Amino acid sequence: MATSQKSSKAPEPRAPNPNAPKISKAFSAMKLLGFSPEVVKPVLKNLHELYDGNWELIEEDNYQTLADAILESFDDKKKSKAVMVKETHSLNSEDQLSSASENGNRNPNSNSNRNVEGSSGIQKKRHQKNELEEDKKLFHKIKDITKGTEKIKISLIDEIGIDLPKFGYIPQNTTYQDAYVPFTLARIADENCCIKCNGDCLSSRVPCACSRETGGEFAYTPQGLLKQHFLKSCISMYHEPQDHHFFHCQDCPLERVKNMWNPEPCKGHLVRKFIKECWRKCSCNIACGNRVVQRGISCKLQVYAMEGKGWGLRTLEYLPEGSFICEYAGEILTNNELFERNKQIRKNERHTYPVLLDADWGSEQVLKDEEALCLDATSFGNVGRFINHRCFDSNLIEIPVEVETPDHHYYHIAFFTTRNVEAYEELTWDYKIDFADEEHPIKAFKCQCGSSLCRDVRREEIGTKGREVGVKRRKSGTSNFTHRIQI
Ligand SMILES: C[S@@+](CC[C@H](N)C(=O)[O-])C[C@H]1O[C@@H](n2cnc3c(N)ncnc32)[C@H](O)[C@@H]1O
Repeated sequence: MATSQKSSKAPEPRAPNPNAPKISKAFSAMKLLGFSPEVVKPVLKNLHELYDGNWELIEEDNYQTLADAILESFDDKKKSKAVMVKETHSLNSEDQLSSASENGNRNPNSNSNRNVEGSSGIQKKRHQKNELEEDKKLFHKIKDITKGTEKIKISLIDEIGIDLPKFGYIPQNTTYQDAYVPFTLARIADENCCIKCNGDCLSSRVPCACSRETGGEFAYTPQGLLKQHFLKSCISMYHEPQDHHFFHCQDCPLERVKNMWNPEPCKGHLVRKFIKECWRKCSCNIACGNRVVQRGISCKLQVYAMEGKGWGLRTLEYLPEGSFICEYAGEILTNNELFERNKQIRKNERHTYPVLLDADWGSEQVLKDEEALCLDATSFGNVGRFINHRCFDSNLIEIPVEVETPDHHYYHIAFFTTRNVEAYEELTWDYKIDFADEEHPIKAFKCQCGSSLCRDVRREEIGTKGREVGVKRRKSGTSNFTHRIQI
């Protein structure tokens, strides 16, 4: 009776499996490799679960992951069989293993090939699995914050749970509106570039005109690092600014912005050492050793969430002293545009990103507004916007670099390592903040750089050494970041 009741009931119609086309495609791809659907099915099911239904990972590299997982399942079978063989002390284990692999229903033609590919594939698969498990511990992970705009990918990871940065990634500086940044070849005089060079300027017997800015000697080594003596002299300029020169503008754009009707005298702008790179009017090639910054980022970097400092930047590889890291890229603004922007900034805004391009401000009697420029990476910027501040002993230094324009109203800000840096070290830069400037309308952040030479003497807990150095802070000149500008 029960049987007849059961058979009379019409079976419930099954909802179509939305993954059916994907499953069928995976089966077809595996069939070509000689794997039967019976072998593929359990492995595919496992992978689907492991990857939380992410088909992209399964389909990646023309189903390489799936093929590797199938091979791995044979491997597991082999192992368990080998254990059995060992336990029963029977047969030669080699024979037993080869017969176990045959149970895999594999195409004999593809056998040897797949075995060779399989072991590296299995490792890749294991690595992917480990990565996936690691990823589950993260709050955020972005594979490439540059969205493919840089030569290499730059990942972002968050192990502590903070808000993701909101900005548009731009690999190069971009004019916002009024800034006058003419990239015209006509402005580059023939004698200021190398129209007769060929190949790599660094290998020519007599350094070409492009080395004039750095005293007739190129700033870079053939390995693409900054020469030690050039680097040391740049570091010394920042460490002992009182021993170096300051430009004092007659009509300081900064003071003008602070008080248009009654500007105060210029506080001074440090005279900086420039690097001049070969550019388009030069006849050397793009691989020329005097074209480091313009070739872009080449080291492995990662943005990561940090306690107390928001996001930070670290290197994933060892970097020798004098390595180029990245530029500080952002929107090119005039001083007035920056002033207008700053008026909009909410009082509790935590991170500010404008940097003055003031290296040339004292060289002319009156700099027009459209020539007094800064870079703002708040809304649009590159990875440089994530570099945190460290007082005095930071492992990066910013150096002005002339590429497209001979005048120094506009230039690039490039970061280089001040010493050898180990993999996974945070990359830091000294913003030259005067933490004691109580009158400043925008309060400086509470410095958490951790340096024994920290200048932020306002902190409650501070070592004696920090205090001693704190009093040595710079009295004149402007800092890198404009949140130290009184506006
Ligand atoms: C150029 S951004 C650096 C990236 C920033 N941490 C982020 O999350 O986007 C500068 C801001 O980072 C924070 N910061 C940088 N260095 C710091 C430090 N040593 N201590 C505390 N906060 C720091 C401050 O809020 C500062 O305004």
